[in-house]
Amino acid sequence: MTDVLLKVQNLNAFYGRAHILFDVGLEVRRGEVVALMGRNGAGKSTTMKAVMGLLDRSRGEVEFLGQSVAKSKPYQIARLGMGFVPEDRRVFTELSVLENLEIGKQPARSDAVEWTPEKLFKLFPNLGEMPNRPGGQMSGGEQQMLTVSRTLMGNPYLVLLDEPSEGVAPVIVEQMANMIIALKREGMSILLSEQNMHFAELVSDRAYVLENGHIRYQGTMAELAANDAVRRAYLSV
Ligand SMILES: Nc1ncnc2c1ncn2[C@@H]1O[C@H](COP(=O)(O)OP(=O)(O)OP(=O)(O)O)[C@@H](O)[C@H]1O
Repeated sequence: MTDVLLKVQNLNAFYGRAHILFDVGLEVRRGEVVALMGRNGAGKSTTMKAVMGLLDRSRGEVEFLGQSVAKSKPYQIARLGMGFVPEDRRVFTELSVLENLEIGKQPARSDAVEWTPEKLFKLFPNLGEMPNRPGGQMSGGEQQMLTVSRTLMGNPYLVLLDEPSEGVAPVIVEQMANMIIALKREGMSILLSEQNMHFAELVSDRAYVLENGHIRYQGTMAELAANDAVRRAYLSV
């Protein structure tokens, strides 16, 4: 399999007549955790949705596993092995944890980590303690973990994770960071949307910084952490 899992070039996206992304380019290689950073409204979620084929209007090149998916439908992209955890993290509230996981299940893929509920419960012991609880009776953080787990049940090569640390309690933020580190150790590749520098620094290898729909900076996470000027200009730190 190709070493570059995701390659995005000259990606432009629109909501109606509003031009939101301008020639965005980025790459995720096998085994990497890459942070897509920027303030509220910078275009992080829009980039993820455009990559996943969820926007009505976008243009540019999106290659996944060496093949163009710029014109593909979201379900086709998902079938190829791209998982997406959107910001609003919806669980099926009437269904139990195990039933929610079943819904995400896809056949095993060669070269991809194969996930089972048992394996996920090792990663998220909280979920393992409540396999029969309905999704609607879980805390926000638990629902967040369930959404990530459901996506992993599709055995993706790459996961797009939109702001996992947003709006959850600090203790859950820590668990999310540990989860990402554990996933990386398993060999997963992740594109993470994030505005929290501390969180991104804990888990990411490289970073891209967006402002007003333009990529303003790219480098290793360590380089970004050491670059006060870029952080002050484009991030909330
Ligand atoms: N459905 C929509 N219709 C019109 N404009 C939108 C829509 N969704 C987002 N936008 C606009 O697109 C721009 C980028 O938004 P986006 O959600 O991608 O930013 P973000 O970096 O993910 O920030 P956040 O952390 O707030 O989600 C913003 O100016 C936003 O107002």
